[in-house]
Amino acid sequence: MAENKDDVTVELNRLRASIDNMDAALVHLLAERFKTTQRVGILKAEHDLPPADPVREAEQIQRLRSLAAESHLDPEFAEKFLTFIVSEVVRHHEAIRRERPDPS
Ligand SMILES: C=C(O[C@@H]1C=C(C(=O)O)C=C[C@H]1O)C(=O)O
Repeated sequence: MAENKDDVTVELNRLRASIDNMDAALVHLLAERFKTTQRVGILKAEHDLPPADPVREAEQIQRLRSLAAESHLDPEFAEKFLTFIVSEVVRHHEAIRRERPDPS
């Protein structure tokens, strides 16, 4: 535990450096996830599959809620976070579908 003002500053900077590393990891992970979901979007558009899959989404929510609880993370937060990401993915899939050439 930090004692004087200098110690507090050192400790704060150390903790913030760790937060910066984790934020960078999150951005890299999200970029990789979006690269993969873009490929899913192209595959779906090519085979006339719907952009969203509510059954798959419900399964993912259950899985992430339970992983969050095991990790002492608020399951509500985990669900909101996943729902936010998935809604962006579905938006991309709708755009891919709209922009692809008409097969007729
Ligand atoms: C990526 C997919 O498309 C959508 C996006 C999902 C996601 O980001 O995990 C899950 C289901 C779909 O609504 C998929 O069907 O797997």
